[in-house]
Amino acid sequence: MKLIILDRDGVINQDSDAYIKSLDEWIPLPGSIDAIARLSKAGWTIAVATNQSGIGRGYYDEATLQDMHDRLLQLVAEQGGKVDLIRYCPHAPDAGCDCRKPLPGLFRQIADELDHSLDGVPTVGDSLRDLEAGCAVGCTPYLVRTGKGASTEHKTLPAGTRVFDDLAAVVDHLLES
Ligand SMILES: O=P(O)(O)OC[C@@H](O)[C@H]1O[C@@H](OP(=O)(O)O)[C@@H](O)[C@@H](O)[C@@H]1O
Ligand SMILES: [Mg+2]
Ligand SMILES: [Zn+2]
Repeated sequence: MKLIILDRDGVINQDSDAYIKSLDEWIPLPGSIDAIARLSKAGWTIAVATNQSGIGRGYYDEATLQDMHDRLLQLVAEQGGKVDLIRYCPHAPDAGCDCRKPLPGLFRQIADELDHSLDGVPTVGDSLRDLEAGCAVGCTPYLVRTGKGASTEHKTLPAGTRVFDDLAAVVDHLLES
């Protein structure tokens, strides 16, 4: 199984320091839906691992989050692809959970659900914590310059991190190799 684990905000859709609090605020980044569909149609399994502390902070509820994810699934399906699994951390930072990135809990949930090792599985993020979470369980890190990625790029990144302009460029790379 070819598996990829994607961060959501800043990789698939626009991010905001004010959180993505409604379906109207959930706006796909240019080329991201097509990129996911291309990878899916090439036989890849698509998983998403996303922190959604806005729920724990009371900014929006799980039904609203589900509306965003239903929209993501619909848009990818319209391009002939499929998002196979979305796992999110709804907790506020002080909740002490094991699933808020940079902890790898979401990645472990995905590995367990798919019964698949994460060794060398590409993970794509815009924040350092996305990459750290994936690297903690053997993923290969890819940073994109969208969302918070342009500033993340100047931080000390996990060894071996590959940097691309956006998700479409990562997918181009994965499909040509
Ligand atoms: O990038 P992913 O993991 O898909 O989602 C990130 C969001 O949950 C939000 O995460 C928040 O971080 P805190 O949770 O407040 O530390 C902030 O960075 C927001 O700008 C951002 O929209
Ligand atoms: Mg992000
Ligand atoms: Zn959590």
